[in-house]
Amino acid sequence: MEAAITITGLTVDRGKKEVLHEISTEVDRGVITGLLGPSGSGKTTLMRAIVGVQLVKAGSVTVLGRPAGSASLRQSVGYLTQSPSIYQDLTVWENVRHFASLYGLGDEEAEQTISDVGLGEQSGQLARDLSGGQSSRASLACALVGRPEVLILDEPTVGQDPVLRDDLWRRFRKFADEGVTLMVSSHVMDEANRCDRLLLIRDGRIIADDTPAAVKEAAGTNDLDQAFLTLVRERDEGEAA
Ligand SMILES: Nc1ncnc2c1ncn2[C@@H]1O[C@H](COP(=O)(O)OP(=O)(O)OP(=O)(O)O)[C@@H](O)[C@H]1O
Repeated sequence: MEAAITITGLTVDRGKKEVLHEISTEVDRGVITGLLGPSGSGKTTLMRAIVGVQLVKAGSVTVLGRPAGSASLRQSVGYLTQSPSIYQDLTVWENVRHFASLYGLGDEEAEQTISDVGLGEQSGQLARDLSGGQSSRASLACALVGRPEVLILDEPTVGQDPVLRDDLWRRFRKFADEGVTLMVSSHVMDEANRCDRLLLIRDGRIIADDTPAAVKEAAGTNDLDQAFLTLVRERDEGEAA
């Protein structure tokens, strides 16, 4: 089957600096890929390129067989950014209902999605009165409500308590089981262990692209945090030599 996302030689400048250097990878459908890497390594930039909102210097990104950012992909790709992207003067319900209507969906889907992200009780609350974690979940509901085939989620569980995080990850797995392709950035290694595959990025380059088990094996440890540190150090030593 054709890959959900194909990235070839992707090079991106931000400001005057090259921040992604000839990245190439392929993501299969129905897979949860964890995007990990230090702050500033290029995770958000890579996600922006997949969604098609990032100016690209060289290379190509194809999503569901079409160039990233194509108008025809608008309904097929959901994107959660790190900063809440909801209307502050609307309630949770009004926000999610608005996004549902863009996809030709009705009240039922909006209500279900609000409940899926655990915001049932805050449905009538203005977005500006939500806590940080609630606000982030409201944005997530807006990204999910259209049931996109590809979900690009930039740190979707930041600020959530462990029970909610677990709940959200169960939902992500359910989506994947239904054939949705998810790319999820995270700094939390126990979340990385829940992915089918990991892309480790460092200084705009992929330093590992494998299952969590294989990444741990390659680094000779059972601990993903430790594996990541080992891979980073090996890389640094390789560059210094
Ligand atoms: N608008 C911008 N102008 C100039 N440089 C930028 C801009 N946005 C990001 N950068 C730089 O691009 C690089 C990659 O940033 P990016 O946001 O992709 O990293 P990240 O891995 O998502 O980081 P974090 O984990 O902190 O969110 C960083 O060096 C950052 O400083």
